[in-house]
Amino acid sequence: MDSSIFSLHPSSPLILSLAASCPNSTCSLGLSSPSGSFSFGPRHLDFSSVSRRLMAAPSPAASDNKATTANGGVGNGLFKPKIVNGDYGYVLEDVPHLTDYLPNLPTHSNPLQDNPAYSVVKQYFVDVDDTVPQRIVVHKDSPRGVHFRRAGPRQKVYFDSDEVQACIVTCGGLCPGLNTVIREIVSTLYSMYGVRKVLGIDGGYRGFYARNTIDLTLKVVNDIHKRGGTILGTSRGGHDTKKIVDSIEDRGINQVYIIGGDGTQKGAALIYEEVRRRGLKVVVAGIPKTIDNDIPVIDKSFGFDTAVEEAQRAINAAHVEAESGENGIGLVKLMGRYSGFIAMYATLASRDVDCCLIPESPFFLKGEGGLLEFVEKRLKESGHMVIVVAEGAGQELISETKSMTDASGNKLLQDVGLWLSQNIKVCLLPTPFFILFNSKTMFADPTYMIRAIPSNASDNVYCTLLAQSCVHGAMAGYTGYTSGLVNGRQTYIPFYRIIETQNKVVITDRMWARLLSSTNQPSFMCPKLVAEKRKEMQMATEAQPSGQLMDDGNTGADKKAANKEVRA
Ligand SMILES: Nc1ncnc2c1ncn2[C@@H]1O[C@H](COP(=O)(O)OP(=O)(O)O)[C@@H](O)[C@H]1O
Ligand SMILES: O=P(O)(O)OC[C@H]1O[C@](O)(COP(=O)(O)O)[C@@H](O)[C@@H]1O
Ligand SMILES: [Mg+2]
Repeated sequence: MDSSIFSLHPSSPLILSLAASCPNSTCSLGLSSPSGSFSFGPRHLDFSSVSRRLMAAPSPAASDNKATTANGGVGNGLFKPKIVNGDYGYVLEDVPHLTDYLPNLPTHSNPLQDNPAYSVVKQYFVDVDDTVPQRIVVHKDSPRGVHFRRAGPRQKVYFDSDEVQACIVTCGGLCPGLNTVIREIVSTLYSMYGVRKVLGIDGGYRGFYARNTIDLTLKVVNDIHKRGGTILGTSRGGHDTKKIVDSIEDRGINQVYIIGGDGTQKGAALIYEEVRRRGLKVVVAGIPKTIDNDIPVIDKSFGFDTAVEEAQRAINAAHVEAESGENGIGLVKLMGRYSGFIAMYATLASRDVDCCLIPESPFFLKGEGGLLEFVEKRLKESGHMVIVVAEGAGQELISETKSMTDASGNKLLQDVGLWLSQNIKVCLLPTPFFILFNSKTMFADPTYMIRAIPSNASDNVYCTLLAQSCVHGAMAGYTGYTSGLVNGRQTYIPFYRIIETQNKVVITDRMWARLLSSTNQPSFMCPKLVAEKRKEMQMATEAQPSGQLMDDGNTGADKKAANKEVRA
C-alpha cells in the first residue's frame, strides 16, 4: 500500500465509529428499488417519487451521522459534519452516506467484478477504510492531521444499474475540460456500471426547472472532449433550491452530478441538504471546476494546466511585439478574479515576463518603488518589457464607485489591463526619457480565447479520473461530496471544506518568492504594509504549538525564515 494512504487498522478504536457511520455490509432487509415508471414531464407525483419518499422514513439513530463535532456544517448547517478522531491526532473529515438517513438500503455486487477489463486488476476495489492525508509533510512528533476518504470503486454498490437515473449539470464560467468530464461521467456510468439513463441539464442550475433535458448517450458524448465549452451550456444565477429539488423528484433522478466552481458547490451543498431533508434516495456529487484554481484543499483544478499553456502563447506574442519595437511594452491580462495562479504560473513558465501583478499582492503606480518607476527602469535596461496582470489585480486603485455584481453575486471587475495601458501612456510619456524615445504599449486580453479551448492531454486524463472517481462514489452510496485530487490521490471531500474559503496565492510562500526572483520586480509593498504583514505572520507563528505544521505545510520556523524574505 502506498505510504500516502492511511488505512485504518481493524484493532483501532476508530473502526467502531467508522463501521457505524459507513456501512459496507450487504443488508438483507430493506425495500427493493422502485419499479414504477419515471416521469420526465412537468411536475406531478408518480409512483417512483412516492416510493422514494416511503423509503425515506429516517430513523432517529440513522439521522445522527455519528459526527463527533458539530462545527462548520454544510450550507445552512442542518446536518453535522462527519468527523472521526483517531490515534495520534488522526482526523477523518468524512462525507455523508445515503444510509446515514436511509438505513435499510439494499446493496448489490459491483458489476465491475464481472468486467473483463477490470476483473484482472489486483486489488481493484478500494478498501472502504482507506483515507488520504491532507498534508504529507510531517515531522516525527506532528499529529497525523486531517484525512479525506479515498475515492474509487467499492465492492458493494447501493444502486442497481437499471434503477439509476443520473443527470449532469455545468454551471458558472467556462473552463477547458468541461466536455471531457461530461463525457467520462456518461462513459463510466454506461460502460462500467451498465446504467442506461443519463440526462443533461441544459444551461446551468436554472435548466432544472426552466429548460428541457438532453439525453446523454455514449454516441452523443463520443468526441465532445475535442471541443471547448460545454455541450450542456452553462449560466450564472438561477439557483432556486426548492425548484431544483422538485425537478429532481419529478424526473425521478437519483444521481446528480454537478460540475462547477465555488458558487456552484455552494448551490450543490444546498441541494444535498434539501434532498436529505426530504429523505430522498438521491446522491448529490460535485466536481470542482475553476480555471482560476481558487478552490481550496485540492491539488489543482482541471483546465488549469491548459489555461497556463495557452496564456504562455499570449505572453510570447506580447514579447515578440515588445521586443520588435523601440521601448515596446507588452501587456497581457489573464484570468484570476481573486487568485493570481494563472498569472503566476504562466509568468514562471514563460521567463519572458518582467512584471506580474496579481490580486493578492497590492501595488501602486506613482512614486518611489511604484510600478511606473519600475517600468522606466526596465525599459532603460532592456529596451522592452512584458507585464502580466491578473484581472482582479489593482481593483482598489481603479475606482471607488460601488462595485456591481453578476447574476451569481460575483463582483464585476474594472478592466485593469486597459487602465494600466492608459496610465503607462499618460504618466510615462511626459518624462524626459520618453520624450527622447518612442514607446508603444501593446495590450492583449486573451481571457475568453483561453477559456474556450479544449483541454490538453494531461487535463483530459485528469478529467477522466475525476469523473470516474465521482461516479464510483455515487454508486457506492456516498453523497454530499466533491471529488478532488489531494496529494495526487482521488478523494471525496465534504462540501463544507470546498466552500469555506478560497485558494489564494500566498505571497509569503516560496512560490511567490520564486516569481519575484525570476522577474526581479519589486514587491511594490510600502514599508508600512511590509511591517504589518510581518506582524501578522509573527502572531500566527506564535499562536502555533511548537513543531505544529501550519496551513501551508510550513512550521513556525519556516515562517520565521519566510518573514525575512518579504522585501520592502
Ligand atoms: N451562495 C450560493 N448559494 C447557492 N447557489 C449559488 C451560490 N453562489 C453561486 N451559486 C450558483 O452557482 C452557479 C454558478 O456560480 P458562479 O459563481 O457563477 O460560478 P462558479 O461556480 O464557477 O463559481 C450559479 O447558478 C449561481 O446561482
Ligand atoms: O463568464 P464571465 O461572467 O465573463 O466571467 C469571467 C470570470 O469567470 C472566470 O473565468 C471564473 O469563472 P468562475 O467564477 O465561474 O469560476 C474568471 O476568470 C473571470 O473573472
Ligand atoms: Mg467562482
